[in-house]
Amino acid sequence: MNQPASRGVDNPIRVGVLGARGRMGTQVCRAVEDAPDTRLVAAVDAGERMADLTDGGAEVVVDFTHPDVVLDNLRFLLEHGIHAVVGTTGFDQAKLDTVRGWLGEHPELGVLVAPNFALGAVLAMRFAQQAARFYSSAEVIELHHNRKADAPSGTAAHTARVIAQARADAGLAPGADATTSELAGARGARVDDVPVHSVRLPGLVAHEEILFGGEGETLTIRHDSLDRTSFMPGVLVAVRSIPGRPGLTVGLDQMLDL
Ligand SMILES: NC(=O)C1=CN([C@@H]2O[C@H](COP(=O)(O)OP(=O)(O)OC[C@H]3O[C@@H](n4cnc5c(N)ncnc54)[C@H](OP(=O)(O)O)[C@@H]3O)[C@@H](O)[C@H]2O)C=CC1
Ligand SMILES: O=C(O)C1=N[C@H](C(=O)O)C[C@H](O)C1
Repeated sequence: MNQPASRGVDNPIRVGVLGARGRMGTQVCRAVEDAPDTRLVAAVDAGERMADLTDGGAEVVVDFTHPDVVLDNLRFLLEHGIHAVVGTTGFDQAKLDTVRGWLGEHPELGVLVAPNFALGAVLAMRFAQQAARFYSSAEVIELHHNRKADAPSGTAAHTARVIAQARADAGLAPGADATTSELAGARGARVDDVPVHSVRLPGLVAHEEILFGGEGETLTIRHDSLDRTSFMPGVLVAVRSIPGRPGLTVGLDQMLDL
């Protein structure tokens, strides 16, 4: 019986990158080129030939583009039999359901949508999920560079949803506060009833604080990405894992032994 060829230096995974000239895409191209078991076969940015991905024989494509274009990119990849690792933000439940629907027509393919590839950010979300059932009051503050297109960050939105779900599973109602008068936005945006506050400043990269409050105490979980290299080990884990994970995976935590 034919065994699938094992992947490694002699048989590297052929990887394409979408958003290849962007802040993340340039780092991903470098990481893929530097890893012994992956080979960069196409690097495509806005307005460039998507056909380079198929011409280069990409098996896995990594997408760090823009929330407005990522679904079109994904449809192209699935129609061309390519697995996808997606870091681009903007995925709500409706978009995830759309991807699930497309995958129904391509059951052999895998798509990972990960709000954050940094190990510490993944752990922070997991810790927040664990803490949520003990505290009815929680708020998220995310801080990013001022070139970021979206607010709140995908990570903060995902964190808020995870907290709300864990709280609901534990039968905890969201904590109330006494605010009756408010300048619009002063209490942040609500994601599933969790206030989320966004800071944008030059000099920052990607940072998140999750604050819980209880009787006479607070708990703060903080993660800082100080450099975009922090995302690369997670991206490579995903590139290596996704060909063996058909269907939709949400969150890098699903691929780690946490
Ligand atoms: N999951 C994670 O761990 C992380 C996720 N992100 C997310 O990744 C995304 C990109 O971030 P970042 O790299 O900082 O953004 P950048 O703006 O630096 O890069 C995006 C790149 O994608 C290009 N692009 C736009 N449309 C297309 C398209 N249709 N096909 C191919 N390329 C396209 C852009 O070109 P042009 O500028 O000409 O439009 C740009 O070069 C964001 O959603 C961000 O939130 C970022 C960091 C980590
Ligand atoms: O745009 C960024 O920079 C980042 N985007 C992701 C997000 O919105 O959560 C991940 C990380 O925070 C960096």
